[in-house]
Amino acid sequence: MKPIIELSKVNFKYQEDDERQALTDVSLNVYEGEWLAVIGHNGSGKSTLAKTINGLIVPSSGDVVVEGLPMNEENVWNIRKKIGMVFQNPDNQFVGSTVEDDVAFGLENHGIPREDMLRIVKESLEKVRMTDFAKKEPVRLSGGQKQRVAIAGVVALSPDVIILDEATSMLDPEGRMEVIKTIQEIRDEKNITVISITHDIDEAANATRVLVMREGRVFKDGLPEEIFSAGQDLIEMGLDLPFPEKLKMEMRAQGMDVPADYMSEERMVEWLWTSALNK
Ligand SMILES: Nc1ncnc2c1ncn2[C@@H]1O[C@H](COP(=O)(O)OP(=O)(O)OP(=O)(O)O)[C@@H](O)[C@H]1O
Repeated sequence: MKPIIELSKVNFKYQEDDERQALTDVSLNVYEGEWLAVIGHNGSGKSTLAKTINGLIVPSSGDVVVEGLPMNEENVWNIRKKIGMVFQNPDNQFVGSTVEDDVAFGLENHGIPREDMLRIVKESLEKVRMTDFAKKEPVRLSGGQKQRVAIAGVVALSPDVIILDEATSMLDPEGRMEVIKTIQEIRDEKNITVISITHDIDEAANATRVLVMREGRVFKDGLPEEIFSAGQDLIEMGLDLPFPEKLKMEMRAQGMDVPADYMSEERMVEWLWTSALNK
């Protein structure tokens, strides 16, 4: 399979005299349709990685290739059209006075004819289930609804990759669920590649692949079950574990016999249920 994003030996420093590089020797291939969760401490380089992928920063050395296009001055605008970004603060992302104006904004900038624009806005709002809010002012929405509108604005431009830069971190659990479900549905329907920078470990546990960054380097890269079953490593790094793994540790500490292998929430429920029935 051909990667959609290829980073090889990327190095980056914000300022020449910075003691430490923000990224050191980062090599990474991201494949079409993947949901890559990027986790790691504050300052570990997650956002810098995202900015490298969409050409907002230029590495001091190393190569970035997106859909076969080397990142350079000539290709950067074409590459940005393929990548949609959703940021942390929902309130900083609105430009329109109504939800539909807001979703239309990017399309207007791309010079899309009005008739097509109206159709695309309608379809995009349907995808994030915000059709009923089309005429509302964005300020009147909940955090989760605002992020869904931001996602509609991105989806309207038909990106191949969506990068969520801590897009759920300012939301309550309900808003977080709404946004994750919306992204999941869009990814299933359109096979969009998702890169999600997150501090929410339970969200990362639902990804297809997890990248752990540490001090600007890729510290671990693997399936959620591989990353989180090495729980002690992450705890020593000061990172959290997904809820089922935390529960297992607690049960083990109380002397209970629990399976060693990684459990998703569904598997944990199934296991608890069958254990209870067998008592
Ligand atoms: N605009 C900037 N100017 C100078 N240094 C920066 C800038 N942005 C980030 N850095 C530094 O680069 C390093 C990586 O930061 P980055 O924001 O990529 O980390 P992060 O993992 O996304 O952190 P967080 O979880 O806090 O968002 C840190 O040492 C940070 O202090």
